[in-house]
Amino acid sequence: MKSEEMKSRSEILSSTRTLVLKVGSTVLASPQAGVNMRVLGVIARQVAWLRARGIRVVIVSSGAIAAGRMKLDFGKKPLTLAMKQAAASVGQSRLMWGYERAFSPHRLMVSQVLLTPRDVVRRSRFTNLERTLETLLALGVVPVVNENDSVATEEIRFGDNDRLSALVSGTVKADFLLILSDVDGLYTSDPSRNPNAIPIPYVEKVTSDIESLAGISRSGLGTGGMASKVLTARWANRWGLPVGIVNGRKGAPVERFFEGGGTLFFARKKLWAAKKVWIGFFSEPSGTLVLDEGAMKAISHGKSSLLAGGITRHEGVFESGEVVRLLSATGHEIGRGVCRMPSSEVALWTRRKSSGERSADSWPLAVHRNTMVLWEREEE
Ligand SMILES: Nc1ncnc2c1ncn2[C@@H]1O[C@H](COP(=O)(O)OP(=O)(O)O)[C@@H](O)[C@H]1O
Ligand SMILES: N[C@@H](CCC(=O)OP(=O)(O)O)C(=O)O
Repeated sequence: MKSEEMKSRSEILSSTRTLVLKVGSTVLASPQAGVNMRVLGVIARQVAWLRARGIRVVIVSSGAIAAGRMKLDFGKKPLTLAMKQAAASVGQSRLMWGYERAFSPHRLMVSQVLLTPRDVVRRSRFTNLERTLETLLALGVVPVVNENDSVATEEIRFGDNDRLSALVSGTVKADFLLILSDVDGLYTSDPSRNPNAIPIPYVEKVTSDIESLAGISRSGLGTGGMASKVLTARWANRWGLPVGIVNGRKGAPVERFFEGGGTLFFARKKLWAAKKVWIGFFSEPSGTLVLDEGAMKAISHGKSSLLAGGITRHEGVFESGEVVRLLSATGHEIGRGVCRMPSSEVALWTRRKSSGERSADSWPLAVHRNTMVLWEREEE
């Protein structure tokens, strides 16, 4: 590895205040006990190592379904949704039992946080989650987050914990996300199928070429495979969060990563504020605003907010304070933002605009600069 690539790892370690550690099912699964206590013991030691450096840690842990499947003797057969939910319910308590036992010798208190997508798409629920996690961290607790699989359905779920770990990182303003898997980072192709696959220690930018290296293949227990980890890294890098992947079953994985193991997906830009991350990546837009040329120029070149006079039309029904997509005249999404007025009022102003009537007063504010995310601009 080049020396500047190594330097970025030590800089990340010395500047990180909050780290999210994502632990995959493949890392924790044990055919006999449901949860591998040796591995959990190593994870507890690694968290204690980080905490001794003043780094706050949030864990996003998979493994509930795999542990429940083993405890209930379900074997490897495909499960119905209800059986998966039942397995998750049994496995989640097994998982937390394991975390309690492994962390208590280090005098570290753990807590359980189970989430569904409904807990994050609305701003009020997202800030509620932000407050809970912040309070737990301030109390010195190590929160252990998982998807609430026993109520999650195929339609309403995060899908995989790689995506969830990025969301949690955005919520707690983490400076680094480290993903523990059963493989030592990204390879030129799936190492479980190709013995000649070469490890890639450093990714400066996730391009489509990088994405194509990670096939859809995954281990028998994991959900998203390497593809969902690379996608997570691409997202997270866009808001300034660097991401690492390292094998969680070998040695002391966190220390090994900072000594040069696994893959680092570097992020050059400054970390966004949690609110911007939520607007850009986790909110569910309730409508769209189509902008004219002048408005596009004003918001993308300067520090201007969007005024109602720059909107040619809107779609959807929304209240004031909801997130909307900002589209160019050709329908290209240029960004997202919180609209300060309901759709009924937007309609009023766009009618005035199209009738050529110029407002005697200045046009009112539609989307404030501070609650707006612009893609091209942010990608620079
Ligand atoms: N290019 C690649 N580099 C590394 N691993 C890959 C690649 N393509 C596919 N994989 C697979 O991704 C798996 C890890 O993802 P997954 O099974 O979802 O684990 P986890 O439980 O850690 O989320 C590896 O075991 C490996 O077989
Ligand atoms: N929430 C699920 C895991 C989902 C998941 O993404 O698994 P993995 O790919 O192993 O991180 C569980 O606890 O079983």
